Amino acid sequence: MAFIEDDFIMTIGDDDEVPDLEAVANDSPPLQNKRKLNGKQKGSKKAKAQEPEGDMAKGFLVDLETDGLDAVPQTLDFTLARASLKKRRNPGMYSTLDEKIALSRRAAKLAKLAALDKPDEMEVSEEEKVEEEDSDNDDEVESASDEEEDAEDSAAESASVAGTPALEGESGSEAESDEEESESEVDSESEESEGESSAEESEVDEIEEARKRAYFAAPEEGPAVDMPESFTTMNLSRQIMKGLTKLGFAQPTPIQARTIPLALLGKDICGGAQTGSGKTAAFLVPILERLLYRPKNTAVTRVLILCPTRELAIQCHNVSTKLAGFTDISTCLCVGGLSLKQQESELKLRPDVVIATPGRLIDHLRNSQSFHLDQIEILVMDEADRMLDDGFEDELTEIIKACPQKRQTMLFSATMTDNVDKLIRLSLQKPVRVQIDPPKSAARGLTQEFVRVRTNKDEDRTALLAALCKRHFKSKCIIFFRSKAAAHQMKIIFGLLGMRAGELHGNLSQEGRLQALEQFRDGHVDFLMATDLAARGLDVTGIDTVINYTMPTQFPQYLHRIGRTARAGRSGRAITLIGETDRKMLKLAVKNSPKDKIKQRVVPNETLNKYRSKVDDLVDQVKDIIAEERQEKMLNDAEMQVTKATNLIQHKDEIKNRPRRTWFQSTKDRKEAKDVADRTYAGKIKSKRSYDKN
Ligand SMILES: Nc1ncnc2c1ncn2[C@@H]1O[C@H](COP(=O)(O)OP(=O)(O)OP(=O)(O)O)[C@@H](O)[C@H]1O
Repeated sequence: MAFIEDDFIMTIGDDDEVPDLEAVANDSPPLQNKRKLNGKQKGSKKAKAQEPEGDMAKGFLVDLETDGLDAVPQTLDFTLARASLKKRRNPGMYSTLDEKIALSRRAAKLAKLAALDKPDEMEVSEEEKVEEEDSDNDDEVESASDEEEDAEDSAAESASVAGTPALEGESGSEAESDEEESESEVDSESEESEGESSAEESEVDEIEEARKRAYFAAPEEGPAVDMPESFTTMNLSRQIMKGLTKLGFAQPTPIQARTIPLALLGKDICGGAQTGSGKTAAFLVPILERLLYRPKNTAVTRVLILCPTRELAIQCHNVSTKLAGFTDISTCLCVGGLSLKQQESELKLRPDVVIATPGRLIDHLRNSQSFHLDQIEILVMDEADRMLDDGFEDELTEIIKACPQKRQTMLFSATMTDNVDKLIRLSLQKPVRVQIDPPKSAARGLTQEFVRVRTNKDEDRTALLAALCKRHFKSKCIIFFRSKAAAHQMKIIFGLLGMRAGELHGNLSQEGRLQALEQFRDGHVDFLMATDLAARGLDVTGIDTVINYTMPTQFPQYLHRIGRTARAGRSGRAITLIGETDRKMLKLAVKNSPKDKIKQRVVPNETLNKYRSKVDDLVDQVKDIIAEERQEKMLNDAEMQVTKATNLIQHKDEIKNRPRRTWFQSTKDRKEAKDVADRTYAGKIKSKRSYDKN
């Protein structure tokens, strides 16, 4: 196990079994030898489905020839996770939210017709009424908005800006010029204070830079590895090459080209590259390659991959399973919301790789007999900066304590921190810094638009959002909210407006969360109302638009959210409703993006007024639906208590004899940690924690 010090390490745990690299290379299938598409494949649906959407940037070539293998699979595939979902209680006992919304729409329509005294129309069948209403709505929107749309589009186009978008909306009003004045005031104030402290700051910066130079491997100290242009020159074995082909990866992306050779050498790595640039395979490929040569006489868990959310861990598990599809490497997924028992029995078999969220992993460490991390040789943290946030210190310390000191550690994020104090916690060994794109930059294919919300007009956000989504961004659109309640409420509003929306946040059951993502992925809903639970890492193919209902308070969080579109070299659009208090964030966005990628979008007043009144009309319906849900929840909770009490009585002896599960944090500790995490992640604004404890 002395591989970390060795100069060239292809194996895990057994230096004697280093393969003959040349032989392995020669054994690789001739992937670049592309056959021509035959007539049947040409123009076929399947071949089309494999074509990259939008503009594909260099570094993202998908191999259309899959060498007789299946079509390129979705990375967001929950088939395996679904198999270990916990059983739902009382399924179908109450109406679903969508049913409630449909019922409410129908009742509102009937009430309208009754008020107009049109009894004939009231006899139209239920379905016809809903359809009729939908098409009425569409006509209304389309016909009324043609002119406005033109105006709005040209406003958006003409507003490509060369600095911070002025965000003054329709020009000329008094109010506008007042705001302009206050804007310049804020700027000059901050410049003044910047001037005063700049000398001190540069001193601090220098000290910090010196610490970084001492901590990270200097570029010239790092191993001299070429940046291979293809996977075939990386000396990967045939099985891994087949896995890559199965995923449709023909050429490495820059982060993969830079990282894979370093990781194969056993180096510790801090990797940063823009969202959607292929970081997952950048760590999975070298891990799997090295595991191929592990000693096989005893089963040992050698690799631990930590992800901040359940969905991300499931996604990573999926990619890993597909990449390892032609190997004998076993992987276990350990996340909350899925069956604890199933995970326990899988862990007993000592899978080669464990992919986990920290909370559930600690639960297993404490309570699953014989599970330990004593033989971990590689530790990976995906979205590492998130997991190094202050609030998660205790969890991380517990996990790091359980891993051997001598191991390879790899950290990845689109907003990777180089804060030495944070990294020291992980006891890295002279990590190599791999930063592919300028830090804090958004994906190249992304256009960022900003829509101004006037001072003291926060209530206009819903109308603005509805107008944008009804008229322009009609599908494959993810919308981010600061709270679960806001996301839920907007799902109801969209439903009542006749738009197909799903929701994704921590108030849903795990089944509900997976279902929401699947429905969105498969186009059964056009909009996904999400909290920051979905901000990081999720890879849903073909998201065209990300909308921020409110601007996040931290810039990295903004970058992760908008990074759900324009992935893998494609193009996409992010739209942010921006208020007065968001100016700092707006400036950062402008500063870190090419000028032609920043635009201002103006929603005309007339349109805004129309949607404002539509939304206002829905207030009572929304309230009624939420009240009904609350009532059902109370009934459900009461029933659960009864079942629990009955179980306690019926199975008293068995329950008493079970070993007690232990928790590493008390409820109070958890709450404190959560509060710290909230403050670091969401700035001053109190938001709910998007990180899964389990
Ligand atoms: N070599 C490659 N060739 C073609 N497509 C690739 C390649 N590597 C990754 N991809 C695809 O690019 C997309 C983004 O990859 P991935 O999810 O790993 O990005 P990421 O950098 O981890 O993003 P984030 O920072 O948002 O987590 C995925 O759909 C993946 O299948």
